[in-house]
Amino acid sequence: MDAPERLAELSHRSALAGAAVVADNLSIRFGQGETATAALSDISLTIGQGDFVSLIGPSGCGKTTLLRAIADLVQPTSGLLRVNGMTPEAARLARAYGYVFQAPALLPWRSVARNVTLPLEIIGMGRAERQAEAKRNLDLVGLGDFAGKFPWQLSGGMQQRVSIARALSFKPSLLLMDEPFGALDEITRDGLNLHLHELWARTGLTAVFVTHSIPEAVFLSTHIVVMSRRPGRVVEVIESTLPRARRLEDRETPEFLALSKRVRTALHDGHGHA
Ligand SMILES: Nc1ncnc2c1ncn2[C@@H]1O[C@H](COP(=O)(O)OP(=O)(O)OP(=O)(O)O)[C@@H](O)[C@H]1O
Repeated sequence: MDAPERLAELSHRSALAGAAVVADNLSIRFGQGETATAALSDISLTIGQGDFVSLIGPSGCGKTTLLRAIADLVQPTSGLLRVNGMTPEAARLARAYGYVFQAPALLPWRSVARNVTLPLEIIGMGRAERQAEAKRNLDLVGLGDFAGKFPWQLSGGMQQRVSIARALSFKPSLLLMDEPFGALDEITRDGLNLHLHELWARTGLTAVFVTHSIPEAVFLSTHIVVMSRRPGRVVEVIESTLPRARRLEDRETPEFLALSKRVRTALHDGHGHA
């Protein structure tokens, strides 16, 4: 089967399966010749609509690269990638996803509400409509009362919630998050994990979440994708056995600990991978 036929088949298959993301033998290499860096190697992965998928693996294994490829910010070197049955470029143009970066990247001179409305302002949406959108999204992240504050008046965790509200601007079906809580203390992170999980459960969004933390991945996810060291491969996709509704106390249960152990073992297996 040649490439266009393969692409057509894959689009058809992902649309039929209702998949949010399908990667098929996806490889990404940066640079050329002897100095080239192979970031991802032969990634095949299906992310279903409504799944919460965490990508976990050693530093430099290509987690961010995979997220950026889904967002059409990095181009595959070989293999295929579909987002909601479309090319990543078409999905980007259709505003199918929202992207949350490691740092909140808010503009300090704009209020919280005006940071959230910025993407809508850029596309020329009317003032009343974008204010209503911002209110809806700030309510969703539990910051409805902070619309008039400035970013510097909020804690780091609240700032990251604002950046999640901003990522929801175009009502995306897919939320891509690159270690959004990595810089925060553990208690704050616990609260945000709980909040994010509730948001996901309430909205039916598909989430792809990069993390280094095993408990965070296990707490949040329906599926945990464990990657090997660079060039990143998928070592194992672990499907969660936890109930959909989650409480922080669940982290002490034997089931949670057993899942954490499975992730840890897969990470160790992946470390031996070349
Ligand atoms: N634009 C680029 N040009 C060249 N090399 C790159 C580029 N982006 C990423 N890389 C390299 O690709 C590899 C994977 O990087 P990536 O940031 O995706 O890993 P990661 O798993 O997200 O790492 P971390 O957990 O440390 O954030 C690294 O070796 C990195 O240096």
